[in-house]
Parts: sequence; structure tokens; C-alpha cells
Amino acid sequence: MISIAHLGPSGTYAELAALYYVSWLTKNTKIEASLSPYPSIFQTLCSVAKGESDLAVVPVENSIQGGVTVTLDTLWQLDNLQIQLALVVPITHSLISRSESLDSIETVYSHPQALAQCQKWLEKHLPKVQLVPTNSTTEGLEKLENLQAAAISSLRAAQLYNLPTLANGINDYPENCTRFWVVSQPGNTPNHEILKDGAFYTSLAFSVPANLPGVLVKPLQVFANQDINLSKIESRPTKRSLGEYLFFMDLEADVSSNEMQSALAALSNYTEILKIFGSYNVLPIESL
Ligand SMILES: O=C(O)C(=O)Cc1ccccc1
Repeated sequence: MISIAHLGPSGTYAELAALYYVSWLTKNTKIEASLSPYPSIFQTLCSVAKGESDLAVVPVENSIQGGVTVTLDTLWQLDNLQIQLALVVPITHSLISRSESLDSIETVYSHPQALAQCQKWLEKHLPKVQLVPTNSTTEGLEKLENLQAAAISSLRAAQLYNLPTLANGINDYPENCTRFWVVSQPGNTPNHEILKDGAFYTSLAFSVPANLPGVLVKPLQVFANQDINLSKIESRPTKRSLGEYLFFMDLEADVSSNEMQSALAALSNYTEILKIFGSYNVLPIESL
């Protein structure tokens, strides 16, 4: 039995992503899994780094809001985490409340990503409310004894806690989806048959030795030279001093391929610290 950590309380989108993964595991392997909710994304990842859980399922990027910075920062900070798999989950938000109508809502609780994904809807329908960020979309559901309160979470969460919804599909963009990573400690890899033919993506991050003109050109050129496509680049502050950055990249090649091995050997000449987070494929959830 493997344990899978995810952002809780139960009913989050991260739990939904973990459930998709478990359903794939059940169908394709003999591995059984149990889910453990954690109060924050940071604690979810720490539980794997400490060996308390075998795997964590964490959001990494939203199609509307971009990177989930805590996930990127924590992966950089904790040295022993590897990405095993990615999954992309469609996100549809509901406004959950015991109130009879929108008119009496004074406060809306949710995860900052969810509040941001419903910004226009909130501006239009609830322009005067106080928006309160929470650690997850389900954390705010505890506050709904108060009839003036509402929370943004999934319809699935509303059903789980037997709570009524005031509006459904309130995200500003219907194509809203979030990419999640399944991470483990390096050796602790459940036998992913999906990886049999090699992985499609490699994710890594690096700092550069000095803030000079052209310092990012060389690392980019290294991958271009090997004909490796860059599918994402994101910078994050090093937190050492203002204006110094780390660069997180997703590349379309397996770390063990000749092209990637050559690129990485060349890359190390132009980076200060280089961390490789792993090679992985995307689990197609429509196949489940
Ligand atoms: O809070 C949740 O439910 C999460 O899993 C994080 C999140 C929040 C908003 C969109 C996608 C994931």
C-alpha cells in the first residue's frame, strides 16, 4: 500500500487529481494506494521529502493564472524530490453557500488561484464582497455556518459536504485547467508502465553565475542545438537579492536520451546551480 499526500481538506482539486492517478494505478498495476490530506502545498511536498508519504500530487501550473509558485520554490528548496508523472485536470468552480441568494453574501473564501480564476465573475456579481484567501478551496467550507459567507470550490466538494451551490461554472474562462505533478523521492518510483517507451518531458531549474548580458542565451542555445523543444520557461526570484532569478524549464526530451545528455553536459558550463527534477509523461485522464 502506497500513501499519496495532497492538499486538503478532502474535496480539493489536488485530491481529484490524486484520485485520477489512483484510478490509473488500480487499472494498470497491482499497487494499492491511500490518500492523505495536508493543510498546505508546502507540507504536502515535505511529507514526501521526509518519507512520511510515498508520493505527493501537487498543482504546478494553471492555464489562466500560470505557475503555482510555492510548488516550484519548494521543489528547488527540497533536494530529494523527483517528478514521476504529470496530469492535466479541467477546473470548474462553483459558488458554495447556505445563503438563499447572492444579495446577502458578504465574504467569499477560496484558494488565491481560484479567486483569481473567478475575478471577472466576482466583479460582476459580487462587487462589494470581501475576498479571503485560504490554503485550499475546501478550507473555507468550514466557515459556511455563517449565512453571509460563501466559498469557491468544486461541485464535487459541495456534494461531498452536502452543501448547496448558488452558482456553477463561475470561472472566467471555460477552458480553465491545471497541471499537476506526481512527485516522489528519487528511488521510490512506482513501476510506471506508461514510461516504458521513454518520457516526453524533462523539468529542471538553474541559477546563473552572474547577471550579465546574454547569460540566458547560452542555456537556451544548448537545447536548440540538440533540437530539443522548450515547452515552458518561468523565472522565480532566488530570494538572495532583488533582481536575481532562477529559471525553471520544461523540455521535450527524456533525460536519458543522447540529445538531453549532451545538452545537460553543455548546460552545466553556463549555470551556477542546476537541478534536474525528473523525466515524465502526461497521464491522459480521458483514457481513465
Ligand atoms: O485548493 C485546491 O482545491 C487545490 O487543489 C489548489 C487549486 C486551486 C485552484 C485551482 C486548481 C488547484
